[in-house]
Order: sequence, then C-alpha cells, then structure tokens
Amino acid sequence: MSASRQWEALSPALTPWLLETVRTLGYANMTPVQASTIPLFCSNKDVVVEAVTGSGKTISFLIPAIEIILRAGSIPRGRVGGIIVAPTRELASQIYAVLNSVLEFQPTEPTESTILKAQLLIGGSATVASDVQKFLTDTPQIIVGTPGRLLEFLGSPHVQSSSLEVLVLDEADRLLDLGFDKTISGILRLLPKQRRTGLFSATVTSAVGELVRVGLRNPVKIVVKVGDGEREQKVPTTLSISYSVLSPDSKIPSLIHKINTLKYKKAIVYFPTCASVVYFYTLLTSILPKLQSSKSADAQVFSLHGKLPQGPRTKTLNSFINTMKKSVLLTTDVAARGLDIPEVDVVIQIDPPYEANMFLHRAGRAARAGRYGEGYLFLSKGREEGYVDLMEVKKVRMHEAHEIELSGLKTEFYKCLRGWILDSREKHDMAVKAYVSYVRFYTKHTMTSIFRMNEFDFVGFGRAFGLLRLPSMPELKSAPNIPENGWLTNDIDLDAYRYKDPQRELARQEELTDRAAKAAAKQGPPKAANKSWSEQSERRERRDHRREKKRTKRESKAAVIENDESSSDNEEMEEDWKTLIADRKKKRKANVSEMAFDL
Ligand SMILES: Nc1ncnc2c1ncn2[C@@H]1O[C@H](COP(=O)(O)OP(=O)(O)OP(=O)(O)O)[C@@H](O)[C@H]1O
Repeated sequence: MSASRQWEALSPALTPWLLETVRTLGYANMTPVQASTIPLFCSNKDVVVEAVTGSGKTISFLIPAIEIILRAGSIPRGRVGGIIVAPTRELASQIYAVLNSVLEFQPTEPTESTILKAQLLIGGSATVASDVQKFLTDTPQIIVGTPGRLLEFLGSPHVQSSSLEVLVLDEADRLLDLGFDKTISGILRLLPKQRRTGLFSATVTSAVGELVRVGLRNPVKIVVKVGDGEREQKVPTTLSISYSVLSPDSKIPSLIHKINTLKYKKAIVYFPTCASVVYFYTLLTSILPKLQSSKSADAQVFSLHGKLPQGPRTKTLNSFINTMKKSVLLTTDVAARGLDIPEVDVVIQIDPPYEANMFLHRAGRAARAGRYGEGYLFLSKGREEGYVDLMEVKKVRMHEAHEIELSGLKTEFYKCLRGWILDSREKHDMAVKAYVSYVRFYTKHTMTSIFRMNEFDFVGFGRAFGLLRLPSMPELKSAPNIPENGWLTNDIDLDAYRYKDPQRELARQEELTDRAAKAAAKQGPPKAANKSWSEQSERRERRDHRREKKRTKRESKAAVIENDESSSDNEEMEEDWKTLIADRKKKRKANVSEMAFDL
C-alpha cells in the first residue's frame, strides 16, 4: 500500500474526528480516487473527477464537503453551507445516509449549535413547504437533493443560500444532460459564485466541460485510470462482462436460464422502459416458479421504475437491499447510476441502453469496491453485434458467452406465456404497452448506425412479448413481412377473450354492441328495399359510403395496417390501437429528453 493511500497522509489538514470516522467506518485506506481528490478539494480547488464505478467517489466528496464547511466556521442559522445534488431520489437518499453515518461521529462539544446537520430534499414525498419548514426548524447546514425539488426549495424567500461554501454535483454528466440542464442552471443562479464546486462521475462528458467553462474556477481534472496504455479500461478490473447474440424469442428464456442457474446473492436486470419492467415483472413472478429447475433456489423478484409512486419505490429498493434471500431486481436506468448495493454480483442488460455511457453505470452496480462481479449483455442478431466493437473503442471489453441450449426451456416458456396471457385481456394490454414502449425506445437509440429501425424484427419481438396481434403504430408502416392485419395468431376467439375486471369487461361489451349497431346502420336499408331505387341514388349511396369510409380512415390517421371492416374481431381490437396512437401522439409532443428519462 503506498503511503499516499493511508488516511494519515491527510493529517493534519483534515479535522481529526473526520480522520477517525473514516477508519471507524471500516475504510482502512483511501481508494485511489479518494487519495487524489480529498487533498485537492480540501485545499480550495474546484475539481472535476472521473473514476470507475464503485471506486469510492462518495467519500471523496463528502469528506471535503464537511471539512470545507467546518473550516468556514459556524454557518448562521437558516443558511445553507453545502449542497450535494444527485439525479435520482434513490441516489440522493443513499448519499444522505452515508453523510449521516459520518456526521454521527462528530463531537458534540464545544456547543450543540455548531453541530453539522443534513437534510434530504427529494420529490414525491413531503411538500416543498414542509421541506422549508423542516429546514427552518432543524437548521441543517448541508442539503442533499434531486434537482427539481432543490430548485423549488432554494427559490423560497425563507431559504438563504448566500453563505454556501461548497457545491457537489454527483453523476455530473447526467445532471448536465438535456432534461436537467435548465434546472441545474436555475440552481446555479441562486448560489453565490464564491464557493468550491466538485463534479463527479464515472463518465465525464463534454456537457461537464460546458459547466467547467461557466461555473467552476480553475478546476483541476482528476482522472483515475484502471490499467495503463493499451490495457486501460473504463470498468473495474474485477468486473467480467460477456455478451450473447440472440434471436428475439431467446431473450427472455435466456434471462430465465441465468436467473435459475447463475450463482449470485443479488442480481439486477435492466429493461429499457417502465412498461417492460411492469410487464415482465408481472409475467415472471407468475411463471418463474413453473420454470425453476429443482436444483435452483427460488429467486425473489422485485421491480423498480420511475413511474412507481415514491412509497412503493422506496419500499421495493429497501426490501431488495435487506432481503437475505437470493433476489433479482427488474428495473430501468432509474437504478443505473450510483446505487451502492454491495451484494449485487450479477448485472444483466436485456438490451444495450439508450446511450453508451449508461452501459458502464449499469454494469457497475456489480464489482464494487474490489469485489468480483459479472455483467451480461443481450444483443440481437445483425448490426447490434457491432456494439461490442463500439464499446471496445470506449475501453470496455467483453467476451462472447458460451452458447446455451435453450430449446426445452423455450418451449416451456412460450407454453406458459400463452396460457398466462390468455387468462385475461388485461395481460395482453400490458404486453402491448410494453411492446410499443420497446419499439419507441429502439427508435430513439442514440447509436443509430447500430440500432437501425429498418432492421428491427417487429414480428419476432411481437411474438417474444406474447402478442396475439401487433399494435397499429406508424413504425410498422414501412416494415416488411408484417402479417395481414397484424395478426400473430389465428386461433383466438376474441369475443371470448375477456377482461378480469368486471367494469372494463362491461365497457368492452357495451362498446361491442355499439359497434355492431353502427355497422348495421352503415349498411343501410336491406337490399330488397333498394331494388326500386334509381341507379343514380345507388351511385350516391356508394359515394357517401366511400366518403364515410375515407373519413373514418382519416380519423385514425396513424393506423397503419388496413383493417378488414367486415371482421368484428379486428374492429374490436382497433380501439386498443386507437388508444395507443393517441398515447403516442401525446408522447411525441414531449421532447426527446423526456423520452430518454422515461425510467
Ligand atoms: N476507502 C475505502 N475502502 C474500502 N471501501 C470503500 C472505501 N471508500 C468507499 N468504500 C466502499 O466502496 C463502495 C463504493 O463506493 P461509492 O458508492 O462511493 O462508489 P462510486 O465511485 O461513487 O460509484 P458509482 O460511480 O457507481 O456511483 C461503497 O460500498 C463504499 O462503502
């Protein structure tokens, strides 16, 4: 161990109780990023720090932040001395917990009023007003929060931030990305320029460079490398990453195979959208027990995504962290950055993420602080295989996984899936939502040379999601080999395919009756009565009918697959299509960043 990695190297610059605390917390020596960052950040330098996931960046900004505030002397009551910003509620809560575990050890002497306190500010729980009230009552000097809530809080006339000494942006590249940048600029405008600022991430991007230009003074860039020259890499050395090239229908069976056979305490599985997490969580919790081999211990499955209300979101994460059972968390990128759950030893990515850096953050939930971990990536056959080379350029190396014999499991899985989906119409609706969100995710991929929509296997994924019929969506318009009317099955009696929820089922039945009545009205009087009509009136009738048809077609502009109007089955499912189209239109109005953050 080099001398510079020993905590003593920071003495006497660091307040003695802080030095004792880090050792009490079990950190025998500094990690490389701590050894490089703490002395500089403490010595009044602004810092931009890049170091791999799980390398101990949290302590490397918390210790200096506390030290800087302590040195500044007592911060007047009701004034903010330090702010730490994180992009997600989970990460902010985690940083707040680590901060409190350090502050717990501060001496209570000489006076109670000098004791440092922290407050957590995140959306989804208390109101801003109650946050402000708590701030005025507790008078904390350090605030940890997510950008939106923080901006509202700092905007309150009761909150004074002119005494701010130190600002930290954790996952800085994410915070300066589209979507957060305006909020962060708003926060910066409310803060004094005379302060220390630290930006931290495993992936420092050009967005961070922007902030360096506008918001930091003479910053020092600290890059902690793993490996040298040719061998340099952007992931921890203890992380082994492999990839499998799979057909759409092999992805979920492969996931099940891994859940059942890999050795792990906790595993995290990343899906691209909230709707996919909801769908595959519901599906897998129902069918996994049937597909588990007798040898494998049952894994407890959890789901976490950004559309869950805050209560269940926190509860799920805590349950996943605290369970003693073998467990699997199905999630989105909401849990990709910063989360430190030491027992996670496997990370599976069902698809490469929306942008390349996210891959590192996801994979980095395993192999933290020197522990061994495994990452698995599923790629679709074809151009997606180019992702491996692209990541190699980005200094992330992976090897091809051994092929697994899946045929038996696949047959079993699709049998279970079909039985499960036919059990109620709600399940098909869920599958459609997941599929649509998946296609939409794919269209928005940033690496368009690899993730090409014109090579997307709409039918293969439709089957893999268990769909009976492809939803009508513009993306299908120019797609080849789409079966007639989007049907992926021909042996379903849709009239008998019911919702479990009686109210939804009643609404469907009413809709059916309504449609039947409309269809009958459209057909006009019976043929016999028409016999006496003049040729002219018959022509007019045909023309009106054509116009009516055109009008209906215009109204469902986005409907791509032509519908056979004689088929009541088709008409019945058309409503689902229209809802999806309306949803899509609404979403299309939202900007790209919102889509990217649909976590
Ligand atoms: N000096 C140390 N010695 C041993 N373990 C440490 C030390 N400092 C931090 N750790 C542990 O390392 C783990 C990872 O730390 P941390 O969460 O700060 O990583 P990070 O670099 O911020 O990762 P990410 O980029 O994923 O956010 C934590 O469990 C933490 O307790």
